Amino acid sequence: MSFIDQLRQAQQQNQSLLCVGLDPEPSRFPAGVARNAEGIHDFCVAVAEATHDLACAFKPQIAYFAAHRAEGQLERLIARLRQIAPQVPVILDAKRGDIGSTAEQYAREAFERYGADAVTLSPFMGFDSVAPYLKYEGKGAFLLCRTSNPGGDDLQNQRLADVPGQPRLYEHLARLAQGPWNTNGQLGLVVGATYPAEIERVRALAPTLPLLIPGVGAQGGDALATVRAGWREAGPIVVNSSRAILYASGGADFATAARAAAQATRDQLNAARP
Ligand SMILES: O=C(O)c1cc(=O)[nH]c(=O)n1[C@@H]1O[C@H](COP(=O)(O)O)[C@@H](O)[C@H]1O
Repeated sequence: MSFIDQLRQAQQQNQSLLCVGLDPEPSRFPAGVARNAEGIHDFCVAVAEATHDLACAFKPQIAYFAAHRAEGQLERLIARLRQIAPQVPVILDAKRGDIGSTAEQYAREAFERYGADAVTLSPFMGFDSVAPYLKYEGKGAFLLCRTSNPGGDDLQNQRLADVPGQPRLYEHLARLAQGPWNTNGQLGLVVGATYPAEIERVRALAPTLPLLIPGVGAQGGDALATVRAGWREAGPIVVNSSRAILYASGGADFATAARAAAQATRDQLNAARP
């Protein structure tokens, strides 16, 4: 099954556009959860168990694991997610980008070692840095397009003088991803919830691509404006929230609080659908 079909199925099953981001930060764990690699695993499992029927995807951010020597725990976590929520795809947030031969190793890491269903990529080294991921049939690749951070303006919002129409870099990228780069229908784009006008522009240029949209919750993005700008019948959106769910409570009730926060966000996103 293609990644986009898997995503649609999970969205249908759980009636959800919400991606639960797994960004485990040991210093924020409640008392009773070990502040080490095993605690990282256990914390994420508890959150996943509490939210599995509310999410259309899980997105572990690899740095939060690697920084604490918890790559083995990330492997085990993803295997465990398959048991907890077999229909819910896993997007490995790795933001990789490198020359082809190195990208082959990163692709192997994401899809063979971790068994992710999709990965986030930085496309700024060009198509040959993306192509190795597309050899994995059925897997998805989300290219950073208009990111949620203010510094995204520094490059992504600049105009390309040599391209007809002088599009902004993110607009040019959206066109490439919808068109010539999307050789097997595996590409999606990352657009920040903090910039709804740009989401709308990306959606106009890439009408059928899945959009991964982080930035609601801790970064203050507007859920209603996000869904209105990005959601189309032909083009799914996956709206990520990490910290607002993971740390909804700093106490022993963190999993229950995570569920309540996920439910509220899911309902808000659904209410905004036309
Ligand atoms: O690729 C991403 O997921 C991503 C892209 C982007 O433009 N902005 C962004 O915040 N992210 C990631 O999305 C998550 C957002 O986390 P919260 O702000 O806690 O919801 C983090 O894991 C970020 O690394």
